Amino acid sequence: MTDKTKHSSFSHPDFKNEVDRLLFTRLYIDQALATSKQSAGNARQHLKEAYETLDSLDSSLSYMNLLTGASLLQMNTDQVKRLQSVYDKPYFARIDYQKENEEKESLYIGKASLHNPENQSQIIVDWRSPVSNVYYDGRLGEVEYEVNGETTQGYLSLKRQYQIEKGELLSIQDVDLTTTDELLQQSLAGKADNRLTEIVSTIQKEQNDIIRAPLNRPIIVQGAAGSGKTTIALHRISYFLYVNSETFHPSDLMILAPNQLFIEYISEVLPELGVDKINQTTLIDYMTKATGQTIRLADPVKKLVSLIEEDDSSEETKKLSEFKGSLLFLKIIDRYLNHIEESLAPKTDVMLEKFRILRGDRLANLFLHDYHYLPVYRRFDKIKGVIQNHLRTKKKEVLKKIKDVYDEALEKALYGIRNDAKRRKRVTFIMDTKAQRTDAIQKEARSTVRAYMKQFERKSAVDYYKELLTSRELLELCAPELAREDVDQLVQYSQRLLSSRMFELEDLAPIYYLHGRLYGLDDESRVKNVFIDEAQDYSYFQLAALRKILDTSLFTIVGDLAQGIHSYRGMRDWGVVKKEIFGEAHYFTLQKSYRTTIEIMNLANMILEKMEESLPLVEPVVRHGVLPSYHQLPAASLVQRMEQDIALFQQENFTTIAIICKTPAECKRMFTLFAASSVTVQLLTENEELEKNQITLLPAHLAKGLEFDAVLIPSLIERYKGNELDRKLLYVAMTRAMHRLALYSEHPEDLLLDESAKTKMTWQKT
Ligand SMILES: Nc1ncnc2c1ncn2[C@@H]1O[C@H](COP(=O)(O)OP(=O)(O)OP(=O)(O)O)[C@@H](O)[C@H]1O
Repeated sequence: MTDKTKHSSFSHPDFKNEVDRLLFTRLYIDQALATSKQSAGNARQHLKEAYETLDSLDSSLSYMNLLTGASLLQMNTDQVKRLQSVYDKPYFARIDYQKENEEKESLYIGKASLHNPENQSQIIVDWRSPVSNVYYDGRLGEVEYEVNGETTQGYLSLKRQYQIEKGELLSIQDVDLTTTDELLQQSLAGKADNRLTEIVSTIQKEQNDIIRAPLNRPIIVQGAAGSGKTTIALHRISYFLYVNSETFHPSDLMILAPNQLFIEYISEVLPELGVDKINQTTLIDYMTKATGQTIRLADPVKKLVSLIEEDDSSEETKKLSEFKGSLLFLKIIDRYLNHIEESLAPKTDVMLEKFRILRGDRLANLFLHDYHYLPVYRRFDKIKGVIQNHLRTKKKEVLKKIKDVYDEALEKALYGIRNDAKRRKRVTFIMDTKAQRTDAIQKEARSTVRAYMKQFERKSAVDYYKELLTSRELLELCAPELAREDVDQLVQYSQRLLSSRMFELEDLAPIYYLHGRLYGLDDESRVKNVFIDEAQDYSYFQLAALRKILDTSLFTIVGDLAQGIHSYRGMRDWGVVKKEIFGEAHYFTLQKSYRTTIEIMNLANMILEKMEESLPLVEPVVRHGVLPSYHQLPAASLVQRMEQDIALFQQENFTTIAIICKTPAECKRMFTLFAASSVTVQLLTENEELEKNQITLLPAHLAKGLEFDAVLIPSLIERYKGNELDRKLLYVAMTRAMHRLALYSEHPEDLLLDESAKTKMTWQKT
């Protein structure tokens, strides 16, 4: 906030009233909290004293009434926790809103709601409540919002923002059509912490539309770097749980993030928004756990690096990764599942001695049709139950039949054989045989079901999958689309891979899918609502597998194709995702970047323009900074120059600074060089946390999703070539910077800088 605005806030005609209101609100919270801790009598006394010390209130009587209400407010522990957390900043905005045919109300919007139980009046309105939509969505004048599908109309006469710190009102800003969003500017100009934060007070209209988009349908968001995708996805979670608090528990929700580092990076936002206990994991961890098996995966980073370095195997790797990520492969796996089903379907009759208890074709019919809705192996539990039931009744019938046959024979022998000795012999024989058969049947019946069920082989999804990938015969059967050479190539590739007892990341989703269809998921893995960040790095197969196995349409998918450094897995078009996987999805785009300054974005846009996706240029929100810098200098002097720049950035009080290299190997080289310098850097790997006040050194693929005050991009040995992958890596690296960006190399083309870049940067040749 500029001094000028601050001054104008103090002279704002409502400043004193607003100070009083804040004081009152905090007192109310105090009292409400005290009531929860003390007996009602004590609380009343407390209230009285509190009121006596509060002499600056105008409408004392109504405030007194409200404070009395506070004593009635009994809260549960969660509410207490929430109110304690907003005590220092109970609200951030106010709207004056008049519903049609009702009186005008002043509503104070904050992160938790609070109302007076005596008259139900709202003291603080939750930012997720329906009426708060007016603040985010509406301009002054006629506005409307929806509650439970019904539209409410009204008139918005005031939209006011507050800057409150530690319970003190620092400034007021009335927002109208002409003012820029002062709070937003202020929050963007602030320095980056090394964690993401909540943005409830400055959510923009296009972001609000996404947060509140219909919750019962999937949404797909293509958003520019820094447009707030991650942040919005997290706010949507908070909104979802607020709206569906009765029907959903946080443990029903899952966030899929790219790596552990990223999970750490976003870890504080949800608690800030009052949400705990959400499963935050990576696709690898989730799918491995869901299949319940130990699956060793070859390091996916190595594959990426081999693609970056364009080694000999990269064409084959690309081709097979794309195939394993395709919807064609899903179709093939579906055919394979049909084949497994057919071959597992019961064929033989269930027999008890020589009696047929159940026909095999009847069981097959149940297995293939009636129980088709169940995972394959779960159908066997049903089949077993059916056989057990039949056996119970059929056994009685069989025993009765045996009894009848022998009783009749006995009668014949008793009355038909005259010779005593012969008759005795015959009777004894019949009775012995009857007893033996009855015993044998009883005994056999005890193991009939077990013996019958034993024929159905139980194989894990992993074993089934291996069998498919290494069998020409099965592939020819299930994948008629593949040419013979493709089948051969796949089999040879798989044999090579599997001989090292490893799978690759692209195999995980097919194994998960097979497991889900064969065995089903356990309760813990069966989440109901999924939030996927950096979704451009997913394959179509992975998305479809999640959708089909989880059997839910509650998906929030956010990503940026311009940052799709794993597009070799096949994902290049949200249209396919929408058309083939999430047919009913709402599709949104976000073009504005809230992260970077105009100057940095201008440079990054230059790289974006060169991409094949022909994505629209990113519009930075109006925030100027200094031009990015380029230092052309010999490799030997590079680190020294970077050290000087780091010192300058630190003098400017930038606390989060990153050096982003093209690959992990280049990072290591850089780390060795910095080891000999006075600057301490933290070399980051996937499973580490960002340390505060350290210069972070990390490869571009790992920097995805993160942001820093200042970013330095060197090209020491590894050049960014003009191919698709390198452009994306460089784009990711550039768009991590909030305030400062500096590039270093021996030749400008190593960083894809051409003549036109000279107008967008300060350019220094040493
Ligand atoms: N409405 C807003 N008010 C204040 N800050 C915002 C707003 N929207 C986004 N930001 C800030 O912009 C930055 C970028 O947000 P976020 O990381 O969510 O973007 P993203 O689209 O996920 O970026 P990327 O694609 O690069 O990972 C964050 O610092 C975030 O706090």
